[in-house]
Amino acid sequence: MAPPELILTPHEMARADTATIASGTPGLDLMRRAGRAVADAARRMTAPGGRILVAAGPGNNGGDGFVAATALAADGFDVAVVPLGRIDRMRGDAAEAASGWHGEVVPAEEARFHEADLVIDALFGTGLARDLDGAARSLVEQIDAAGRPVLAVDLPSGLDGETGDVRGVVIKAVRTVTFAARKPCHLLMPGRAYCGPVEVADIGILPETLSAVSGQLFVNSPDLWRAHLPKPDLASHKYDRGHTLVASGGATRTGAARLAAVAALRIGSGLVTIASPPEALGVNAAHLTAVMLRGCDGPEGLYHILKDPRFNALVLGPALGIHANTRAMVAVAVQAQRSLVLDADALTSFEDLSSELHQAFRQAPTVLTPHEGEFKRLFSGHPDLLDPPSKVERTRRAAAYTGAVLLLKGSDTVIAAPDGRAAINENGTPYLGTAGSGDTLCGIIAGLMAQGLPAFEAACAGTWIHAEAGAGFGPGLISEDLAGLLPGVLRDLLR
Ligand SMILES: NC(=O)C1=CN([C@@H]2O[C@H](COP(=O)(O)OP(=O)(O)OC[C@H]3O[C@@H](n4cnc5c(N)ncnc54)[C@H](OP(=O)(O)O)[C@@H]3O)[C@@H](O)[C@H]2O)[C@@H](O)CC1
Ligand SMILES: [K+]
Repeated sequence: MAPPELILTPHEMARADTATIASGTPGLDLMRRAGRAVADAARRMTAPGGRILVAAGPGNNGGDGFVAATALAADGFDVAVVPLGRIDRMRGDAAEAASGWHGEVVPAEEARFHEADLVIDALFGTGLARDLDGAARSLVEQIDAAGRPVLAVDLPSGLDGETGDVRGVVIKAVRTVTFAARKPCHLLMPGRAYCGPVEVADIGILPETLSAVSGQLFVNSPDLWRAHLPKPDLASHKYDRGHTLVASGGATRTGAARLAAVAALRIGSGLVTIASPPEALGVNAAHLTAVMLRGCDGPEGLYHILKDPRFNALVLGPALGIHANTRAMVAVAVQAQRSLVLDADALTSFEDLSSELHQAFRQAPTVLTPHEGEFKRLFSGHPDLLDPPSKVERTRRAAAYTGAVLLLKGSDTVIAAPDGRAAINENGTPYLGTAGSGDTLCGIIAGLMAQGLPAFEAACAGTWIHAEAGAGFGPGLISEDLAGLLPGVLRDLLR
């Protein structure tokens, strides 16, 4: 099994770079490997002899550009370098790389990017320190306006490597070659939309060096959690696979709980029961077959049901209503110390999460699944959780603060554990933005926790499996389809 893919921040990457140089690999060697990897990609993107313009910035990203230019010219391409600033002011390895270039140099104001077959963007990489303005901004705008294919070196210039935000302006690339590991901007929105496919080139930084500097941020893929997936054997029976309880809303709001319940069953929870308000029992009964049903009158009813220790995972929130009753049910659930997924109305019912809840979250595995709006409301009293520009950092801080696993939804869903581990999901599909999709996700996560997955792994696996199911279906997807798509995804995972 492959190790989980690490994502390194620009700061961590710089530390890996420094450690590699300190252990004997000259920085110029790293730059040469980086530049050659860019040249390899450019070669695949351009017909022999084609015109390639390399926009080279003042730092090491520019240095990579000069190495690539030199390699491509040697291969017979018609290459020119368009420098930002004076080449004779470049320093260190970048100056060394630039000194190897003896070909055409075109000032930015004379560069005819629209005539290029390929533009290599080597303006700024992980060292971008502030918003682009002046000559740098003009050059980025000039390249973008030309509309020619752009190959980005490390990341599209103008992106903040850590947050994925645009620093003033940004170049839209059709492909990006990055080095040693992907950076957060390659996965977080809006950055991801500017990168095109991202290739990770090995430039000789050892995996143990990357691990040593890693802040425990991962790509959410099966490599991160596959080992935790339950595989039923001949001796196992349904009572070994947990019992998920899903609280239903009132008579006209029962569908969300059923979506969650069926998903929990499909993902493998041995048994699933819907806890229904008395007035909704009839509606629920009319729609349920394999999922069981229990009457549950508010917090007291829930308290009584949870006296049975076999209910080991619980979903609270979908269509439960935004009121004191929901808050009281959450209080009962956390007291009962079962694996818990809180979503939608269970989150919206709280203006702010009280510290008692946090203490309780620390006692049992808990997953909170807000979208950005719910997240802002939930932590409105805590600017320190809302301020960080990085979605990863916000999610991590909220997880550390609440003691729960936080799953901050979006096309770039981030999952963070209180211990600092975090993952960015990348297999999402816009088709998942459909009514009831979040309810299904809650059911999948709770169903995985019912089978013994730890909260972080359940949240990561649930997010990925949910997205994979949606992506496999494509246009026309409605939430009722999702549970039926889970067996196919599971089959592939368990093969
Ligand atoms: N890490 C690795 O393992 C390896 C990394 N490699 C490569 O190095 C890259 C990182 O290099 P880097 O640190 O020199 O930063 P880079 O992105 O070139 O920019 C810094 C320059 O831009 C300037 N500048 C900044 N913001 C600006 C603005 N808004 N507007 C205008 N200017 C601005 C800044 O000026 P200053 O802030 O100092 O005034 C400085 O001159 C990395 O992305 C990868 O391509 C490879 O060679 C192989 C190994
Ligand atoms: K770049």
